[in-house]
Parts: sequence; structure tokens; C-alpha cells
Amino acid sequence: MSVLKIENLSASYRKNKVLYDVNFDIQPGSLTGIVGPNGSGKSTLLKVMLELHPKLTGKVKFFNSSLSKTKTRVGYVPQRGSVDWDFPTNALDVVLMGLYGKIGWFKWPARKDKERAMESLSKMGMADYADRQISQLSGGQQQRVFLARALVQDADLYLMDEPLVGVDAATEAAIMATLKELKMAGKTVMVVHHDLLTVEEYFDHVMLLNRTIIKYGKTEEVFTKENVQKAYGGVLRWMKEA
Ligand SMILES: Nc1ncnc2c1ncn2[C@@H]1O[C@H](COP(=O)(O)OP(=O)(O)OP(=O)(O)O)[C@@H](O)[C@H]1O
Repeated sequence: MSVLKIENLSASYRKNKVLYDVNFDIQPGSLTGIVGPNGSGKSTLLKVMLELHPKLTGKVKFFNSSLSKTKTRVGYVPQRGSVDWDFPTNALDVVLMGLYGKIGWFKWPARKDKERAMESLSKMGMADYADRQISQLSGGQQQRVFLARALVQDADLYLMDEPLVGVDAATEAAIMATLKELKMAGKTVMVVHHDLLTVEEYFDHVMLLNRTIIKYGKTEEVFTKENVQKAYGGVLRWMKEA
């Protein structure tokens, strides 16, 4: 069973081609770190797959089908900075949005939906903040609310854009524990990640990206000095020698 298969994908912003010849078939049940230098197209890759930005060429298949037919099985955690946090809503409502695919946009959430959303907030240590306006949460708390929203959706594939950026050590540990639980439950998780020092500890698969796939596969096979330097243009000092 294929979870996410990409063929010959390319995309651009106006005339600036930022992704070309992208091909991969994600290992089901894997926890993959998407790693590459700034501007290498990591966020764009997620957005194009999720049809938030148009592709120029290529095929994107979720569960051997289209995104529109599999939407409730795909969870997305966007970059925190890409969201309007002044939007007047509270943490619980943000989490309830994760259920809308299932309960329908114009239906009032039932008590059990609220209970599920509260459970998910509790799991991320955010139950006490359910009624708090999202603009009044710290960055790390906002990130936890996003994770709670993804969890309540109970998707089979999660795409997360830098969930660990700007969070403290406790939040990072809580988020990583959650991602590992998702993996243990048989879910597939892909995470845009910046910290090369934690790649081996956190991810069983790595996708090295620099406008195209430099290498994708098991961490121990792919995350080598040679491949990482290829992805980063050879300017990177290999951290293991430091
Ligand atoms: N909305 C946009 N309009 C025009 N160009 C864009 C836009 N968003 C991204 N780009 C450009 O596309 C390229 C890829 O950007 P993208 O955000 O996908 O990279 P990234 O790997 O996620 O970067 P980072 O690690 O800095 O978050 C960059 O050169 C960027 O400047």
C-alpha cells in the first residue's frame, strides 16, 4: 500500500523554479525528517503536495488516490509563522477544526467531539488553556495547540512544517514523544526539520532536499557526510568531527 507517491513533480514561484524532478514513494509507517538548507523548497514541497500551491508538472498520490478523496486521512501542521494568530478564536476551537473533515463544516460540534478535542489538548499539556485566545498563547503553546489539532484528526499521514522551531526543550520532548506514538500506532509522519544534530535520534528516514531529492531512505544509509554536504552545497562542517 502506497501512502504518498510523487512522480516528476516540479513547481515555481513566477519564473523561479524551486522544485524539479521530485520523485519518491514514502515508506509506510516511517517517521521522516525533511532536511535541507534555507530556501531549498521544503515548505513548498508540502504546500504543493497539499494543493496550497500549484504544481507545474507531476503526479501526487495519497493512498493511491487524489488528495480530495483522502483529505481526512492527511493531517497538516503548517509553519507557525504562516498563520494569522490574531484571528479571534480560542485553543479549543482550533483543535475542533481538526475534526471538521469528519463532522462537517456547518454542523455544531457534539459533546463527544468537544471531549475528544479536550483530550487532545490534555495530551499536549494544554487543557488549562482551552478557553484562551490563541493570540495570547506563547509560541511553544501555539505549536502544542497545532499538534493537538493534528492528533484529534486521527489521520494516517501527517505532514508537519517545522513543528520544533522556537520551542523549549520540554515542548520539543513532548512533541517528539507524540510523533513517536503516532509512528507506533502505524501512522506515517513527515517533518520539516532544521537541526542536523538531532536527525539521527529523531527520524528513522531522512529526505535530503535541495530543490530536488538529493537522497531519501533509511537514516543510517542516507544521513552520511557525503550526502549532507551534497544537499548543503559542501559548505557545511560535518558535525560529527566537531
Ligand atoms: N510566496 C513566495 N513567493 C515567491 N517566492 C517564494 C515564496 N515562498 C517561497 N519562495 C522561494 O522559494 C524557494 C523555496 O522556499 P521554501 O520556503 O520552500 O524553502 P524552505 O526549504 O522551506 O526554506 P526554510 O528552511 O528557509 O524555511 C526560496 O527561494 C524562496 O525564496
